[in-house]
Amino acid sequence: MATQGQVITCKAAVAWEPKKPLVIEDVQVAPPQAGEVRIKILYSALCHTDGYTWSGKDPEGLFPCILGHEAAGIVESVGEGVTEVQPGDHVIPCYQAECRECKFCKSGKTNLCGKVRIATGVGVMINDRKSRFSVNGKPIYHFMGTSTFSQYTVVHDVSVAKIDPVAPLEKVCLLGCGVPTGLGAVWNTAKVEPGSTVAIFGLGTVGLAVAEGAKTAGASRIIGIDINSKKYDVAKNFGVTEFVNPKEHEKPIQEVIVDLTDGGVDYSFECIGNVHLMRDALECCHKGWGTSVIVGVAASGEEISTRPFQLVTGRVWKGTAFGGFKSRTQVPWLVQKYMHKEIKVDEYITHKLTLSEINKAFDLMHDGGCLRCVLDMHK
Ligand SMILES: NC(=O)c1ccc[n+]([C@@H]2O[C@H](COP(=O)([O-])OP(=O)(O)OC[C@H]3O[C@@H](n4cnc5c(N)ncnc54)[C@H](O)[C@@H]3O)[C@@H](O)[C@H]2O)c1
Ligand SMILES: N[C@@H](CCC(=O)N[C@@H](CSCO)C(=O)NCC(=O)O)C(=O)O
Ligand SMILES: [Zn+2]
Ligand SMILES: [Zn+2]
Repeated sequence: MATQGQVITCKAAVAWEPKKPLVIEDVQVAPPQAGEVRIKILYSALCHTDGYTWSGKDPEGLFPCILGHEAAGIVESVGEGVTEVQPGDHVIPCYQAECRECKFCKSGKTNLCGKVRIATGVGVMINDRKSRFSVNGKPIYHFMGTSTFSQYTVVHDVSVAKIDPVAPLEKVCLLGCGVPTGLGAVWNTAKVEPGSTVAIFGLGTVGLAVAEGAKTAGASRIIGIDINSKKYDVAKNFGVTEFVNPKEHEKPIQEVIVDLTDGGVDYSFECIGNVHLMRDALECCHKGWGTSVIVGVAASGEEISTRPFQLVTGRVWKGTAFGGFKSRTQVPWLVQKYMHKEIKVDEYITHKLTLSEINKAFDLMHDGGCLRCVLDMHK
């Protein structure tokens, strides 16, 4: 039956309140308006950021909402004026939009885009500032402009990357967030050079992708730091050459790293979201040139601090969103790199569940053995 122009009723996981188990509801998904795309989501993975917003610690977290931002699917229909994708196209929704027209996009200095951010930050679509989701007439907020824990979602056309139809969607869904973020933090934000020393705080998917990026960039030493010592075995496969568990040291972790590396590393990456570790990551960098990149997302109200002397003496503090990748342009390129076996993706998938098992998937996030859990959205 043709669904174009019709409201679609489908299953979605609704977060009615922070920390309360998600509920699989029959959700009404309105047709896409001008400049919008409705996507049948086939696979969606969980990222730590979904758990962060669900916890209630995200200042932009609005409830009830449909979370999810690491996914892949097929375009079901498009609204007026949409030219770059059409029904049947295989796509990855992109929480970081790319309009190619705004001052951010044109600056050549950032991957951030200003076209729809004002709407995606408050859970609505830019056209009419309303949601396309409802349950029995009650509006449900969008999340990050993607809301992929729904069998169908509506996104802005500037937030859709069209990909090779041959790519396996159950795998490349990961290229919607965590893996590109880690790779790009190294390649685009830090621009790690061959021979560099690197420290990575947190060896989840993002930290391991940083390791993979650092290895391909030719780093000579890649030091992984995690409070879970079991992470080392896995991390070696992604390029980590040394492992430090802060719990096994009396000294502050930054001193341990400085001692190990003759004065500090060239680059460090915080991939946890802990403001104290962000400071440690900066302070374990080498005087004069060490650069630290903040990747982890910290809770509402949290602030970073250090002695300004750390910066006066040449250390550089940076941050990255989606690894600095221009989403619509570079996600298809990342898919090709995966297809040519130039980057890992399969190796980050440790669990596969169905949409109805989503609460189990959120529980798994706190299990040290879980990297990414991919949900089959239609099983
Ligand atoms: N900037 C971005 O664009 C972006 C994109 C994706 C994810 N993120 C953020 O990156 C962070 C990591 O995401 P993830 O999915 O890899 O998370 P994850 O939970 O899988 O990984 C975190 C790792 O940190 C370790 N850890 C926790 N506390 C620690 C401590 N005190 N000391 C050392 N290690 C510790 C854990 O054992 C785990 O291995 C999250 O904050 C997420 O929100 C940011
Ligand atoms: N609403 C959050 C913002 C969290 C945040 O920084 N998000 C990252 C992506 S995390 C993906 O897993 C990001 O891209 N930020 C840039 C942006 O949101 O435009 C908060 O306010 O803490
Ligand atoms: Zn994410
Ligand atoms: Zn833009």
